Amino acid sequence: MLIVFNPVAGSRRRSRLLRAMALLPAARLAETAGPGHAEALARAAAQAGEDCVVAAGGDGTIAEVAAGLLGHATALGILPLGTANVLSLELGLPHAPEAAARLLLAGHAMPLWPGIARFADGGSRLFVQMLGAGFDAEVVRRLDPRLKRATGRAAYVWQTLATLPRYGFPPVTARLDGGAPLAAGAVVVTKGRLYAGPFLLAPGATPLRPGFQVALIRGGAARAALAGALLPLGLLPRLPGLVLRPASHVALDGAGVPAQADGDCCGGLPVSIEDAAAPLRVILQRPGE
Ligand SMILES: Nc1ncnc2c1ncn2[C@@H]1O[C@H](COP(=O)(O)OP(=O)(O)OP(=O)(O)O)[C@@H](O)[C@H]1O
Repeated sequence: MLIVFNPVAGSRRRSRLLRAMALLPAARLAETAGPGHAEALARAAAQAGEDCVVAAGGDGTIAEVAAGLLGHATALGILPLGTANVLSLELGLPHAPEAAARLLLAGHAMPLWPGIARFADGGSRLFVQMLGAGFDAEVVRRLDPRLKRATGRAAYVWQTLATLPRYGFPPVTARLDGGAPLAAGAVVVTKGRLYAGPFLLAPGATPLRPGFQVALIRGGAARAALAGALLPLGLLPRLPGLVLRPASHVALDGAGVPAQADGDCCGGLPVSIEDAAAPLRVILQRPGE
């Protein structure tokens, strides 16, 4: 077992890492030195035949490790040490480091279907939970990482309020499975039910099956502000102007519209999104536990 630890994820959670590692004496530790390093570490471990690579960080670290494991039999383990930890909440993984470590030893591997986003410059990006285009990506783009580390999720609230009057809400066009273009002010393509933490967005979605739920959100700043108010109440699916549609392939276009994947900036539109060719194996609780 290799643990890939992102030392800048969350609020620098080294003490939580050490609590987990105390129960994993056979595990090796590698620290990331910068963006993209987790993917390289995971790929090298998979090519060397490692049975499990544990992403110790947040959703961005998990996505990088998952990208490195794609096409290999090596299982993905998760030690949630990030800020939002949306995928671990989605999968019902324990938050306490000791419980997470016990799960890594005793859990079982299930298929996890990540999404792949392909951009116009030829680049691609794997995501495990969601890709957002529009306002939420602008919030992520403007977010000061030091503020995020210091205040956690509160930084997103502050940055959302600061971005609302400044973002022009350029239109986004979405084509789902080659259908007619649908217009929106913002779009979230999600693998899972949850968004921005433990908050409901797309009931019925699951990253354990192929396909996406696509949230098309009409309107501008007033609608985005209302979305922000409904989010912590778990009422986002009832936002007026929000439509949820299932899709296997999503094409998004829009001049000057930024995109974010799993909470990290990933360029801008146009982008084409589909499932990875094959699932990963992610370690989960055994049913009934
Ligand atoms: N040593 C490093 N220095 C700076 N950035 C790093 C380093 N190692 C990894 N990163 C980057 O840090 C980014 C943020 O990590 P991650 O998403 O895991 O934490 P988080 O943002 O706190 O958690 P969450 O996404 O759950 O809110 C990753 O996208 C990764 O590319």
